[in-house]
Amino acid sequence: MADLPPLRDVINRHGLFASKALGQNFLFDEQLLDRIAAIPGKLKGEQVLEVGPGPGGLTRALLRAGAQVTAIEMDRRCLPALAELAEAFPGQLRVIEGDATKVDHGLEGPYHVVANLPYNVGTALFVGWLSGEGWPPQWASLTLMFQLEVAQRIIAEAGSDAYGRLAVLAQWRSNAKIAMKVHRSAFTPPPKVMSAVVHVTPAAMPDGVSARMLERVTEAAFGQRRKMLRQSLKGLPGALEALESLGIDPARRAETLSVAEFVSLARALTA
Ligand SMILES: C[S@@+](CC[C@H](N)C(=O)[O-])C[C@H]1O[C@@H](n2cnc3c(N)ncnc32)[C@H](O)[C@@H]1O
Repeated sequence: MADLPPLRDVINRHGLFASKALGQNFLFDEQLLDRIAAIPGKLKGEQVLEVGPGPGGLTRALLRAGAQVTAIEMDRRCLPALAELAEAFPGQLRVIEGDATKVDHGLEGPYHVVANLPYNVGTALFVGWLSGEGWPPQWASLTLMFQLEVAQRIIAEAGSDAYGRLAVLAQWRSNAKIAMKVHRSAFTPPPKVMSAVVHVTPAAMPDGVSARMLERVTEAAFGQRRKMLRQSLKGLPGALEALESLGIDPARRAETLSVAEFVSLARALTA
């Protein structure tokens, strides 16, 4: 196994002071990084897409686990440090410079996605990975660091304050769980809030439901989450009739509907 310098030395040698604009909070604890890299399961010979490798802490953990890593990083300053890693693990690391929300990684499935990203980029990519009619997806699993509050919204159950569009999106055809909570002090610099790693695997897509229709229903329902469904779904043709035929009380509010009830509603409205 390659003998690597401590991450703090890499940062200092390459002048990688954390940029706030790029949402950089680095992880240096190699044991913690190995634990995160173990969440997707055995990675020996598996393809991994890492988004936002930065100085490469999580990247080296993935490489140690034997993964074939494609890493997308938009901060050019990190590229020399990543090139050193590519040299230390010959043939295992491909680095793409660019914005992960725009760049084409060219991977063909199955691949695992692993990322410790700024909150806004992470959520946008997460929604993209879970959306669309094509299912099962090319990815075999998602292992993503989020603010704890966002992680709780992803795994939330009906009836809780955290329950909303993100929970339905994450749960209607995938299994999502919090794999690990990470204390803010684990990061350099420490962010203001706690974090958690969310692990998602695809599940079977329910029959007869269009993803787009499910999105329209949840958008309308949670767009006015304090209102009764008869009000919030009024603008969706056929929705009130569908509620009645499914025996869902139109006086209920969006946050009380289970994921399965949202799926039934979307199915009834899918032509
Ligand atoms: C929170 S840091 C994590 C760095 C490293 N993975 C770690 O765990 O220490 C986020 C990284 O994502 C990169 N990044 C931010 N936005 C990005 C984007 N749109 N596309 C690719 N990388 C991005 C940042 O430059 C930074 O290196």
